[in-house]
Amino acid sequence: MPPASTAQDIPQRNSNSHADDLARIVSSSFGAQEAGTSPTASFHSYPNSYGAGQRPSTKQLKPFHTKDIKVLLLENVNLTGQAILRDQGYQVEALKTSLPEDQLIEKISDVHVIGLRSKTQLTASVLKHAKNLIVIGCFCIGTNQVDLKYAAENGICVFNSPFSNSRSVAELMIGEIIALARQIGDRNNELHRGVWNKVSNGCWEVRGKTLGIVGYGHVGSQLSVLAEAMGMKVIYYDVVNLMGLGTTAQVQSLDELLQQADFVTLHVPELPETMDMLSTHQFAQMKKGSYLINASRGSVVDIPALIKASQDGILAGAALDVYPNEPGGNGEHFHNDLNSWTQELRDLKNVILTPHIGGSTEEAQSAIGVEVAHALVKYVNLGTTSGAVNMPEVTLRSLTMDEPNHVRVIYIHRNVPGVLRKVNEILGDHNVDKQMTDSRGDVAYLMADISNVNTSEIKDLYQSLEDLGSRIRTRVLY
Ligand SMILES: NC(=O)C1=CN([C@@H]2O[C@H](COP(=O)(O)OP(=O)(O)OC[C@H]3O[C@@H](n4cnc5c(N)ncnc54)[C@H](O)[C@@H]3O)[C@@H](O)[C@H]2O)C=CC1
Ligand SMILES: O=C(O)CCC(=O)C(=O)O
Repeated sequence: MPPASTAQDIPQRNSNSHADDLARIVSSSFGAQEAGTSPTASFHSYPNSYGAGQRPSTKQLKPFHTKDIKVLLLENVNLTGQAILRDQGYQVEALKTSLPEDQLIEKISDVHVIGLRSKTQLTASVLKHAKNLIVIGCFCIGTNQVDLKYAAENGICVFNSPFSNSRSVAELMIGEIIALARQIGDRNNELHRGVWNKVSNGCWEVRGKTLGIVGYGHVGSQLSVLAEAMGMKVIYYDVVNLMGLGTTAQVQSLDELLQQADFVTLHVPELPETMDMLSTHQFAQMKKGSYLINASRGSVVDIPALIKASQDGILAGAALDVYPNEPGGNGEHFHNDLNSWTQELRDLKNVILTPHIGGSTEEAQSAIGVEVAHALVKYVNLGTTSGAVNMPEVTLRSLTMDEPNHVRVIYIHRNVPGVLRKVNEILGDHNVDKQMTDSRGDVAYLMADISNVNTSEIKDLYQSLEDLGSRIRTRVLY
């Protein structure tokens, strides 16, 4: 069911408002910074074709009073992102941890925007309580924690940061490859306990060893460049045929990779196909004395099978950054209540356990904060979906102050025949200056800038679109 329309969807201004009411009094001129269609484009580039010195100032579109927009940020979203949202005048509540489901449901019920990282689970049963929610920002790469389909079908757009932390993950992998090869974790723990244990047995250089990368995307390909620079031979396995960087080579199957690699690293998304991708059969394919690193998602490795492979000497070491169940925040314990095998894992030799810190660097978090917050502001203020992970990508050139009686109509609808005709019958009473529509699966997104609209007509326009059977969500920005 689409969410019921909310007061916030409807223009809040009195239909008899004076022209003054249309003045764009917002706390910062985000509209003037609107970028082009690329999610990575600079926000300082000017999007239209006017020459320097001839630019009419960009019109600041508003869905309603910006200060009414409520934003909930969870999991310690970086201050860079918080500042961008606060500068818009939005009401921002930022928490350091994720929330248990009951508290999340309570909090999410009245917010328009939610920001989270990898921990918070936005399932359909949580999202159905989010009556005002228009957009979700994942301040990370992974989006498996959000029910993307449910969100799209209910008019909630989802953004992430597709590569701002890739380098940080790749660098951690390099550190872990060397740390495992030299048993640094165990030596460090021993000396912290006062035990001097100088050994070379089972310790290796990485030069000349084979690294097998599973998932050759942003992280995997960055890692391959760094690993080759250390003299490693790099092979990779991916479901897509990809050109390898440097002298890396793609292999045709996971088994082939496992049989050749001294070090195996996993960089695939969480998908039904990647669930327990490394289990008993796969560990049996690995070279005796090889190493496994998982910084993708906890569901990708069958941990009891890993424990067995380690106890049987197949694995000489492992490094894990992600787990099927992770604590909700710092200071919480990592023990058997979370995952029944936790103690056995903690007892293994040469196993490095880190608390999901692959992307946790100052550089990555600050870049992610900026990127995702900008995407959220552009969506809230302008309706732009460039970079969205669950909606078609739609954008239009900014309106300018030379176009005072324009409104921007956004109509998210079910992708069924005949909708455009009905929408254009409604918009046709005005002059449709520009329009773009695109679909992704069952959901379509239409954006149109129409002129000669009196303020008093906005509510009727909104209501006519809302009354169409195909409607998922209507927004009118003016
Ligand atoms: N530990 C951490 O803090 C972090 C973890 N991650 C995790 O790492 C994952 C990978 O990140 P990126 O490299 O940025 O993603 P990406 O989307 O750029 O690359 C993933 C690659 O995996 C491949 N792939 C998908 N299914 C596969 C399968 N069944 N077998 C083999 N290859 C398959 C894809 O074709 C793609 O090339 C993310 O989805 C996220 O879950 C990402 C960043 C930080
Ligand atoms: O830093 C985080 O909280 C999550 C990192 C991660 O796993 C991702 O970006 O997908």
